[in-house]
Amino acid sequence: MKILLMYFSKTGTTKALAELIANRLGADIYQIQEEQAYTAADLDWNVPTSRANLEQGDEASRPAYKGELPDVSSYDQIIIGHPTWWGLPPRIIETVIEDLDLSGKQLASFATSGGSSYAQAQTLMNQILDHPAPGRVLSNERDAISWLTAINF
Ligand SMILES: Cc1cc2nc3c(=O)[nH]c(=O)nc-3n(C[C@H](O)[C@H](O)[C@H](O)COP(=O)(O)O)c2cc1C
Repeated sequence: MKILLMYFSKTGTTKALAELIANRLGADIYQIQEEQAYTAADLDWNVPTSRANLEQGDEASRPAYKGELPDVSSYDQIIIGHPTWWGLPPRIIETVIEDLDLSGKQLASFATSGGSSYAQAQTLMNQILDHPAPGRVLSNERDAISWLTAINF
């Protein structure tokens, strides 16, 4: 099975976990990056009009990614990792998913968070993925690997 782990991370937490998971599973790894870099002010959730807050509040928001997405055609399994922003994946995850052909792939998603569960993110992922994929908030490598193994990754 060939696995691709794609992730988005702004303060390094998701990135660190993604690297541990990819290393353990022997997965290829790809970092999604935004075309227009987020500043610290853009990410300030205390400011109602910060860029991240406006994007998360707008379900039509689709921030552009930088560069080319990987060719997913040769992968059997794809894992998507992201932070939790207002309970949801950052909107750029929706941009990316809409631009990929994930049909026929076994999918899973995970988030890091400051305490929120995956419930709200799961509802959104169920809407935007063309077939169901389990998701979970993960906080360490051990939990990550035991969950991914249990769901056949
Ligand atoms: C704009 C913004 C909104 C956030 N909203 C939530 C939230 O709703 N629930 C939560 O538990 N954490 C929230 N967080 C915290 C992040 O999910 C958490 O710090 C995450 O691990 C960051 O991942 P990263 O370092 O890979 O970017 C938010 C962070 C930002 C920047």
